[in-house]
Amino acid sequence: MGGLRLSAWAAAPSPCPSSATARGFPRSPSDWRGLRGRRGRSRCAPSSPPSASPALSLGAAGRLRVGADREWLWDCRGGGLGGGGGGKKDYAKEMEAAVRVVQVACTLCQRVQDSLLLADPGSGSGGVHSKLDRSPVTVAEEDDKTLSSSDGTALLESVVAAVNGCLVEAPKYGLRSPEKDLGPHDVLQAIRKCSSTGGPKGRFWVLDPVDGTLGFVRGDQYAIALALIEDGEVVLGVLGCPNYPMKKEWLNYHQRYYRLMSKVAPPTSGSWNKGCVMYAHKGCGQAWMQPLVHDFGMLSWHNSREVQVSSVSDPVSATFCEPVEKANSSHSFTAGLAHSVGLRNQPLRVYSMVKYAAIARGDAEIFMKFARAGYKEKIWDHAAGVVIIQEAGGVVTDAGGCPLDFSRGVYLEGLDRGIIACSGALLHWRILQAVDASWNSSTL
Ligand SMILES: Nc1ncnc2c1ncn2[C@@H]1O[C@H](COP(=O)(O)O)[C@@H](OP(=O)(O)O)[C@H]1O
Ligand SMILES: [Mg+2]
Repeated sequence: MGGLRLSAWAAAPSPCPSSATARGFPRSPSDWRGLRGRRGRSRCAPSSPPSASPALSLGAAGRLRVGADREWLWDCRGGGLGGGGGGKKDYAKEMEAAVRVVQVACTLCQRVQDSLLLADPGSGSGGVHSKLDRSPVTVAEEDDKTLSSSDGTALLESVVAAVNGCLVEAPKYGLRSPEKDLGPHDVLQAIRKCSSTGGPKGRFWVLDPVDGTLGFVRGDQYAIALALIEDGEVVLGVLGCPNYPMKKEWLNYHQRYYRLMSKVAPPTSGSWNKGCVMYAHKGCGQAWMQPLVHDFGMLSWHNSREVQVSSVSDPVSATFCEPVEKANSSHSFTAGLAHSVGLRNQPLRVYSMVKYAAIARGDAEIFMKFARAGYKEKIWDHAAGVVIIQEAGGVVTDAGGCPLDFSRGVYLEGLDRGIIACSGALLHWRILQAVDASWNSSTL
């Protein structure tokens, strides 16, 4: 589930070349047009394979900058949207705020998830409701219509209590707590401000408060995804992944431990390092990750470390991720693609945009999503993940090789068949070729 938040001020012109350009990818969708694909589609991908080296490293490398009086995220000098020289905007302030609020949101969601897991799953209690499309929606992502209805009073109370419970701890995230608790009216007002419908002009935040709602209610992976869009371009993205540990090796251990412990004792949110927050801004050529702030901790930028995509370009050693739910992406089509490209590893099926996080930090090499015909992908399900993968050195396009278009409202309009994210250009090219070769005989 997602939403849009329109910020208060108008757009500044986007000054920098896209990170894709800097890595030898097309400057804009129009640079690639003219190449015709099968079935008369406009194709963006080149017809010959790119070199085997992964699409890593920009000249515009940022670096961590930590001041004595105040900690900063980084300084993206020397290129891109660059701060420092040229009087260009560097988005450090926006990024700092975005990471802090995503950290708060992660804490809130962890608490709600813990309470869901404690509730009897068969009883329908614990705050799980049903969206019209029959997917679950939880107290962590209620909309204002539901909350302001007469039936929604109890729900609103629990939302307000959850929000205040987190805001009181705002200082540990480097934020100010409100002087007094928010009331139901304040919370509804805040939710109602999320009314943007996106588009090609202006500046707005895109938020998916709980991406992968099914994973969330099942005690599995989910993400909190926040991105800033300016004049149709994603300029920064933050992905909170409360159940995705800093190290891949901790993942299985964590899941087993968590499931076991939640049966015998109430879970203690954040009592150990089980999640991470990733962030990047366009043109910086770097993406970062920091651990979730746990119960007795404080947010510190010293805990951030840079992440990069995998350098694996041989399909034999590569792993692809896809949605857990067959209804969201055709597993049989991706299995066919995997076979024809020579991928041998089992797919990594993960809920939510955690898949983007996995690619960005090198835990897997490929993400593919092929939704059923007629399904329209929403910008909040991809914006944050796309910029993070790109800045970590990867490539994200539709199945025709064109960049995803965030400028046309709440949907990724014009998307060609599916979404392909890869750690490097060669794997990406191979997948695109395989899609072309098998699309006409597929049932999609
Ligand atoms: N029929 C469908 N086909 C493709 N995607 C769908 C879908 N129904 C829902 N989704 C999207 O897939 C997201 C979950 O991704 P994944 O399947 O990778 O876990 C959902 O996000 P929400 O859970 O935020 O609603 C929703 O936006
Ligand atoms: Mg979503």
